[in-house]
Amino acid sequence: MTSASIAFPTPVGAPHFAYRNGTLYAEDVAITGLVEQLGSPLYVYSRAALRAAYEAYRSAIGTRNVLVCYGMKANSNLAVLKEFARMGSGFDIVSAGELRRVLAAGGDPAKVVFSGVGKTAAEMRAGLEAGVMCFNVESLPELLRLSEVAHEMGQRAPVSLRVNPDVDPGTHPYISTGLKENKFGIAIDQAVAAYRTAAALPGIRVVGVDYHIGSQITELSPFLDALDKLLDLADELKAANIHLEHLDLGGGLGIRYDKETTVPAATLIDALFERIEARGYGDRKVVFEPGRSLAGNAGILVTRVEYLKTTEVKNFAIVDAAMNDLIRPTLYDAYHGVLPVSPRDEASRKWDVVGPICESGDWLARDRRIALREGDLLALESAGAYGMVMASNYNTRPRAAEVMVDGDKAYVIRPRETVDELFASESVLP
Ligand SMILES: Cc1ncc(COP(=O)(O)O)c(C=O)c1O
Ligand SMILES: N[C@@H](CCCC[NH3+])C(=O)O
Repeated sequence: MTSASIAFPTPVGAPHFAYRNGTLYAEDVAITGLVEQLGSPLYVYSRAALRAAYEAYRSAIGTRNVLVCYGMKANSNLAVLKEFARMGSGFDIVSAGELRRVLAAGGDPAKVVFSGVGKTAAEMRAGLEAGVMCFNVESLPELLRLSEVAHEMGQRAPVSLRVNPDVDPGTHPYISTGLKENKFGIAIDQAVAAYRTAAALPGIRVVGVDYHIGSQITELSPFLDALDKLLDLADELKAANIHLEHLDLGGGLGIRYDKETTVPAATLIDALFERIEARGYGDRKVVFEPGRSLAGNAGILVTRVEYLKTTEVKNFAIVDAAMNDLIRPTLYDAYHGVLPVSPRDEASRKWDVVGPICESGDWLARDRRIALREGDLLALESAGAYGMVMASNYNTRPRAAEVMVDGDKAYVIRPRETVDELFASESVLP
């Protein structure tokens, strides 16, 4: 089936995903064997890849006073969280549900920042009870409500105001968050006034400042432009006698999906610290909230070709994964590499890889040249972040299983949902 003449591509997640003896492996486990046991579609993560991504941050940080708070919305499987908690990571959360997950995975609430534009009073109470490090507050009404909630509990909530620096991150509009027209943060030119309000509230203790300008950012300049604005604000706050213990510079670092060049974590961190130190804030703790750059290239989505269908204008490879399993392609026009799990030494042609869902938007990849037969397995690359977490049950499709590979072992970290489970909480009216 395979021969020496096949040029095996280098997976984006290499060396943790690689071809051996003509077939794709995650670490030391053959993907074919995993699918035999667990079926498809199947999310496969590499524990070593998660560790390597975190280590890239850790070695770049060195002895600097930095807390990495994993942006867990990227991949919140408990096993993934536990891995980050074990390595000392904190967590950036956006809901009480995510807080529950951090606690269940053994994460330290004192290393949690609570982000999000719409925290409810119940979520605020949950955060205060758990003792989170900081609430990143995104509006004045939220600030007032948090003060009330904390005051009622006899506490002062530790707060950073999330400011909106109006910087274009040069990414997809749906994942830009630091532009004036985005719903996030307090406009930076209103921030000093907001801080004065915060400092006077009985249930608030100002501890820091925060921004997050967007996701999948592949250039350095937006990060530096945002930092310059933040440091100008810090100067103004200093003049107003408002002390910042920490600067939270958000997440957003992009990863390679295709051929894009990305900014290494070390380059970003060195460049940011050069400015922070030059402006006299080298003694402040810095918080980062990376999500995608920690998990994105640590996972793949494996799917089986059910049917090959050729038409006058297109060739469709109809697979058993769909937009409900991986929504990024159709939602953001995002590119995910497609690897044949066991490449064939046969004539290739261009295929659109599509799912079984009743929407023309149900596509995973377009115009990919592959030699394919029905029954073949494909791997969608870079699916470790914003993959399974965004999965739905559309078309009453149970969500895929997730497996974590560690060397030559594989652990099912979430079994495939059953259709029975999908009915469990629904009632039929008499
Ligand atoms: C507040 C906040 N922090 C961190 C992240 C993680 O971002 P990324 O996965 O791009 O690193 C996000 C998502 O974009 C976010 O909204
Ligand atoms: N879900 C987005 C990223 C969202 C970032 C959240 N602030 C993606 O897949 O690219």
